[in-house]
Amino acid sequence: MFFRTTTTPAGGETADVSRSTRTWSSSSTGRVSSSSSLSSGMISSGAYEQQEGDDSNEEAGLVVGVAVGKEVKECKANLKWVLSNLDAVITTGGDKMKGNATVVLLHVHRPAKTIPFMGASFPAEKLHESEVSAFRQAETQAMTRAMAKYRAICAKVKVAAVCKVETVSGDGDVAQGILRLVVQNGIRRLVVGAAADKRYSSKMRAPSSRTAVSVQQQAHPQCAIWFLCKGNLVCTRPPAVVVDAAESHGQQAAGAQHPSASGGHRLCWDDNHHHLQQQQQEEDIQSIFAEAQVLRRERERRDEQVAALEAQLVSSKRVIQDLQEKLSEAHCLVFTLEREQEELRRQRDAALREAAALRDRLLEELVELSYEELMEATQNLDESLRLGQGGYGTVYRAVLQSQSHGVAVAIKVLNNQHALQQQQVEALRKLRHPNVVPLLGACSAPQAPALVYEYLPAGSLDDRLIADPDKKPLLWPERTRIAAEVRSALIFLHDNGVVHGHLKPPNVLLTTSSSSSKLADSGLCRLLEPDVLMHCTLSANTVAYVDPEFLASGELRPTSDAYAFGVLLLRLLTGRPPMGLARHVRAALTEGRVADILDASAGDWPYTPEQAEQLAHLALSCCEMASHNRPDLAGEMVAHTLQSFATI
Ligand SMILES: Nc1ncnc2c1ncn2[C@@H]1O[C@H](COP(=O)(O)OP(=O)(O)OP(=O)(O)O)[C@@H](O)[C@H]1O
Repeated sequence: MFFRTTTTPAGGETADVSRSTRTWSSSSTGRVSSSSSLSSGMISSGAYEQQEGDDSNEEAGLVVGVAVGKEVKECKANLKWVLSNLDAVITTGGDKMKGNATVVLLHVHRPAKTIPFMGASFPAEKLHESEVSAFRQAETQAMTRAMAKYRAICAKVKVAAVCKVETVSGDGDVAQGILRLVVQNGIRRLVVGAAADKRYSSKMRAPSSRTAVSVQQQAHPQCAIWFLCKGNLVCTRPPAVVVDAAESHGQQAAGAQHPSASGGHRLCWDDNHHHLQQQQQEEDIQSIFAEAQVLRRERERRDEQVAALEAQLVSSKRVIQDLQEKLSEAHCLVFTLEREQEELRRQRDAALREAAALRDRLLEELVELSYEELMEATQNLDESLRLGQGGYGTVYRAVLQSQSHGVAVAIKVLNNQHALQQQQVEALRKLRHPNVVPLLGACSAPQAPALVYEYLPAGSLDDRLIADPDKKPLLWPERTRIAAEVRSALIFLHDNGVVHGHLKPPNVLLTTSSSSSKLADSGLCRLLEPDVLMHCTLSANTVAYVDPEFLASGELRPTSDAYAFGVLLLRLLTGRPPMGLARHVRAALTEGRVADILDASAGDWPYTPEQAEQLAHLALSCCEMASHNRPDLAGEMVAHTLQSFATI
């Protein structure tokens, strides 16, 4: 049994399924076809008549019409569904598979009403014929490509496919176009999209697009229709039962249907339809099961994660608790230590205050030591207590007892055995300056004349200028500060009518932590006979610091201290031995390479290069042979130069 079209639309060419399964021709030549004589509404059954005895289609195999749009992406899934279920679709309605089935791709071509031109869209009638024709050609080519893709999909599974294209006007109804193609090609099995893919839901049970609904309502009753969406069967419309007129009349008369024409036919359709629905349901159930399994696994994974996080939380809480306990213990400890520290600080301050008071009392009280007291303090001039030996005598470290406390002192036992003049000692005791080692007292016993000084525990400037890996080198800020302190001490002595006369690095003593320096042996020259003085001054360590004018005249003047100060500055600047040092520095100044002679052990020079030159100039002017060329230590120039280093 086969139905075919009995009318061929005028002017519209269609490929003949029975003649060719490879080629197709289209009525779309860029013109809108005016071939359709069908109006909307039910299609005339005259166009869908049975051709008795015509078995040409049976030889060619059975045909399934599939309505496809121009977007291959959209319709691909539906076409694949047809290809997968081809046997079931063909045998629906009781037909047997005879030869290969053919898919007829039904496409309604609706040329665009507006045409893009120069970046804008124009109604076709407004444009020149050549532009419209070019655009229509491109449209046709796009459609040809789409059809080729559909046929390729069919070819992949070895199913023959032909294309039938119906062209409608820009306003034309696509459903009507499909219906015309169905009639023209005698399609009894039609597959149509129920709605756009994006509208698909598993609960969809009826077509929803305007085209699909029109096709459902208006297609010939004998045409079976499958409505698909996104490759899923949504619903079917079974074909109406075919009853010939005579039988129909008879049946009507008998009030019953012809068993072979209707009952068997309907049963077969129902079976197949039922089978397809069952298959779809099974697939749906399987996918629901699969989804449920995925969800179950996901939930298990989440449960595991939650359990792990809970365990982590418990252990974190425990750690926090431990830390809090430790923190509160630490707080207690800090509190206790702070209290202890406060107590110790209080005790230390009290001790310091007491020690300062004691020392002050001692400074006031201690004037004269007896020979016995001297011997007791120095443990009979014990060698182990000896701090050093100079030109004037030997220095011992000693502790003098005052009431319950002992005070550390340095006692210089003089070489010359002459009793010291009490009056002179008293005058020197009054010389109190932060940068002068104070004279605390004396022993005027002729067999051991001695001077008692404050004890400074940090050694002398000389110790720190001699490179010694065990001792920290003096850095530039300390050196410039010491220079300023020595100048200050000398000005003080000069203002009090005292010339030091013996300035050199070993006589610059440092306090603990080198925070300040004090000048030792201050005023000692006054206590000595001139010949002793001259003799002591000329010892090898000292001669480089001695004023040449003093050597000539034997007269000590403040300018002699300025000379020694100049040599001391050169030593601080270069770290080199004093002999011939002035010549060396002068040469460097003349050649503009003062930076090269700076003592590298004092670190990087932190001041300007000009300041290095200024200091070198000052030192050299102090070392002038003629005393009247030396600067006044209390003068503006010296003050200005040394103060410029105090800013860092
Ligand atoms: N008040 C003091 N406190 C601590 N140490 C001192 C004190 N006075 C001197 N000394 C130490 O005793 C050493 C000897 O000092 P002394 O003044 O006798 O010798 P000098 O300074 O080296 O040479 P000169 O006798 O030529 O001045 C010093 O180098 C110093 O280390």
